[in-house]
Amino acid sequence: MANDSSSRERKVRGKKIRSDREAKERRRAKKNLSTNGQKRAQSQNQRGADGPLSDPSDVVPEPFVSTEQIEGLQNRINGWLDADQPVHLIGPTGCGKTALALSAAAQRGRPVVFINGDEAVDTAALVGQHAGGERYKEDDRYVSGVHKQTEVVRERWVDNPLSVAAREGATLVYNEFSRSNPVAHNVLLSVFEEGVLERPGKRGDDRQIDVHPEFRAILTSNSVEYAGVHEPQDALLDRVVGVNVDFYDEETEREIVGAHVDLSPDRIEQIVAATRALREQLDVVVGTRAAITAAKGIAIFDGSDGDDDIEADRLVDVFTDVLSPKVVGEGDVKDLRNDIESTL
Ligand SMILES: Nc1ncnc2c1ncn2[C@@H]1O[C@H](COP(=O)(O)OP(=O)(O)OP(=O)(O)O)[C@@H](O)[C@H]1O
Repeated sequence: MANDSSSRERKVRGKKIRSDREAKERRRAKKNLSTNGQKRAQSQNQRGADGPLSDPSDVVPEPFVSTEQIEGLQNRINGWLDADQPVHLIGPTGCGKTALALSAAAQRGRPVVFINGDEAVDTAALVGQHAGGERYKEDDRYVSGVHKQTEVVRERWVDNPLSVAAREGATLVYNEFSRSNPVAHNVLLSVFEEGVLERPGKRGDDRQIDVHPEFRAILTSNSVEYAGVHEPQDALLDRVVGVNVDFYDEETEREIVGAHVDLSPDRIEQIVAATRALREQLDVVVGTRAAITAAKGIAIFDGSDGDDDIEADRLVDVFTDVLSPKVVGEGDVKDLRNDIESTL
């Protein structure tokens, strides 16, 4: 298929972001050592110094491909963040929102806090809560012969990711935020508008946190409504700007698949072409993730060193397995397979 593959060497660009794998491993090993130290501290009921904060250089997904199209999106995101506007990345499943959000957050160079949206995420999970009390006894022997002992219980407050991000001026990446119950997001309204974070449940004069001037937020959500997703409240959507992320262009998808799976450029091209054809034809969403998974399957079932065309039957088998979890019953899988066969 297509041009001479030997002349085209595969490149994973993004030198601005991609850091040397060994250096990253060394840094990660060092961080793990310190994180393990923090874990030990946390297990002794002390908070580690940086808790949910990540070093920006550690959050970029590995591998990360950066093409002109991706850089354009990163510039848009960081432009709005520089304008002190929270950004909402909206796009179909598996199109690359999370990777893009993390790479943009890393470019800012500020610590990063990552949260996954979930039905169980409530205000306390975002902001913090009292984590039990610390009991200690006070001895009082001021009067000779009289020994008075008082037991004191001091409530211990633990800040959760949003409070840590607001206080430390981190870039918050809140992935699939619409999976959380919208009520939990009421605290975001004053964070985005007045620059103040209320910590409901926290007593005392430090109930409110003044949000650090470098705090920023990137929210991501899927454009396709499906079970387990809440309609975000308009008041929140009114405080963010939307950057719509659709599937990348063909060249970018090829580079992304090639960065994840060791296959000949011709086979990558064939798999990406098949993915994009199925995306046009099928009712289910066929994302970049599906193309990567299919390529991983081909590398196993067909071996990764051949560069002859992949047999059509093989493509049908692999894409049927990759996409069948998105359809419900046995009969649907047969229909799916027929649709894939007629498309490829
Ligand atoms: N620029 C990139 N470089 C390398 N891999 C990428 C890039 N963008 C996306 N990917 C890969 O594509 C797949 C889908 O990306 P990602 O998880 O970011 O999509 P998503 O839109 O957030 O998906 P979901 O809607 O399921 O959350 C992942 O395997 C990811 O590693």
